[in-house]
Amino acid sequence: MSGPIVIRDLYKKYADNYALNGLDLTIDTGQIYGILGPNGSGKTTLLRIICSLLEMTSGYVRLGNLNPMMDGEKVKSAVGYVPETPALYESLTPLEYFSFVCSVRGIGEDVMERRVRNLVEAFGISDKVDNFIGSLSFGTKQKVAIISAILHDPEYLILDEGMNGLDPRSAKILKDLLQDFASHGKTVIFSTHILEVAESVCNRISILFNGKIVIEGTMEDMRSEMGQKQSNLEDIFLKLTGDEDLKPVIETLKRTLR
Ligand SMILES: Nc1ncnc2c1ncn2[C@@H]1O[C@H](COP(=O)(O)OP(=O)(O)OP(=O)(O)O)[C@@H](O)[C@H]1O
Repeated sequence: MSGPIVIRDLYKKYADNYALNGLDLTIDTGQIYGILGPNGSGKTTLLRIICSLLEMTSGYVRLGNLNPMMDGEKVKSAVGYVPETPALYESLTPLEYFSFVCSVRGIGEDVMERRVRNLVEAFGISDKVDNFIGSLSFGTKQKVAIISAILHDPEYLILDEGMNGLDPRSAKILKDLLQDFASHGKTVIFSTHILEVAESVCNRISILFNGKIVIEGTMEDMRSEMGQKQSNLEDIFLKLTGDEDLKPVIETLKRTLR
């Protein structure tokens, strides 16, 4: 049912500004794929186009045989999306919100109860499910957003900065969940600024810069392409996104603050 995500020559223009500039990308099923890039490099724009939440200016995008421009409803059923800033109903409780999501998704009561129970226990929020969402901490709201994105058991899970606000235990649960998800032939894409997370969780990584991919592959591919056997993702990121000059500044700051 699912299939690879194939993107060719993708452009997105906002007013006079190209946020995506002829982007090519293939993400095979069963991958945990990391999208990295500095602020404003086009990560959210790319993810929203894949999810059929934003129209492209030109190009080719497919999720299996689904075209986000033509098959919006099917794409939305196949995808679970956690936006960078989830918009939740603050005056509902998480349980009421999960029930609302399940009714929109056509998920029956019994399946909903089982999935909700398992997920709230896994994320450690069983004691919060009857509180108003508006009263929850940032990290707990993030957990509610993640649970509501996976309740319908999507083929593709797309998280824009999905690790934001999660404590180490919840981040570990999410990493395990992503690995389990991918091991069942589903596909995970997530953008992050936390390079260690990308390095430890993702099978493959793309680094975006000015709306284009500047490097793509496994960590090993990237090291050999950069000709730097020992380098970590931070070194590669800084070199390719023009921020290498920051390194001496950071070192000076560290010495000053010591
Ligand atoms: N609705 C919009 N209208 C106009 N310009 C936009 C809009 N959304 C994004 N942009 C611009 O498109 C470019 C890419 O933005 P985008 O949010 O995709 O980047 P990003 O890599 O997700 O950034 P960040 O890491 O800060 O979240 C930026 O120059 C941004 O200002």
